[in-house]
Amino acid sequence: MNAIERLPLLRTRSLRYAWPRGGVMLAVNDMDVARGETVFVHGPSGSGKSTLLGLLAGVLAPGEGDVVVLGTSFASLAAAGRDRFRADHLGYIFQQFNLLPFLSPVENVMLGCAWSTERSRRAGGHRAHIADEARRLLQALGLGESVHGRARTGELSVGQQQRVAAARALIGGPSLLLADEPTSALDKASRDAFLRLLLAECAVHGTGVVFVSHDLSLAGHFDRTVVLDGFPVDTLES
Ligand SMILES: Nc1ncnc2c1ncn2[C@@H]1O[C@H](COP(=O)(O)OP(=O)(O)OP(=O)(O)O)[C@@H](O)[C@H]1O
Repeated sequence: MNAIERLPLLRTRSLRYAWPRGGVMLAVNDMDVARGETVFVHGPSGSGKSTLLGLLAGVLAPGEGDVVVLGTSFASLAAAGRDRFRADHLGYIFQQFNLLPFLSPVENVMLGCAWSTERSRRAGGHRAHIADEARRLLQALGLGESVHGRARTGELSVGQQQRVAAARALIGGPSLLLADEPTSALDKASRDAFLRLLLAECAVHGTGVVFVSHDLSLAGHFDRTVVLDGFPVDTLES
């Protein structure tokens, strides 16, 4: 085991965040996630789940506290360093997927390693090998071969696009996957089936997961549940 493999995956300490003009402040309890651990974060709509993921990804900078991923403190990095670190080590599934609708599913998945040579190397190095890995991931996540090269991802169903978004987040084996309610548009049976495939793929690479959702019925799929209670905390009323 090398030095980076021994480090805890994620640590947060005393996180506080206030949206400009928002009038609310997020106060997040200290949170540790071990390598390969899968954590379900539950909270109602508006409780700050997406905001928390933005902080964990280093996209939002906390007003107080810090996020440390694999021993690297986001506060210690300049913006360009945070971008590079995120590209190398984090996968993110957005609530609305954020796919490029005019590209094929395989091309969308390959974009997951476009900004990281380390990620590209782990996905196979050469473009043809990365495309093979993109197809393997799509298949593993339940998207049939017949649509892999289909010209426009925008023509796929919501459930199919969700699989493309998950494959894009997982290509190149990131250490940490952050997922923002990617299953909210699906019926329960499809949701459970998709989660089983997603978590099985994460287990293959030892990818740790923080998955946020308002749907508590998903909690059983994960190692542990964290409840976002007690925030947002109103700060404007004094
Ligand atoms: N860009 C923004 N500017 C100002 N306030 C924001 C912004 N984004 C979110 N907020 C506020 O932060 C709070 C938490 O929002 P957030 O989207 O993190 O919640 P959520 O739990 O992910 O909600 P949902 O389940 O509906 O997606 C809300 O009060 C929201 O209005």
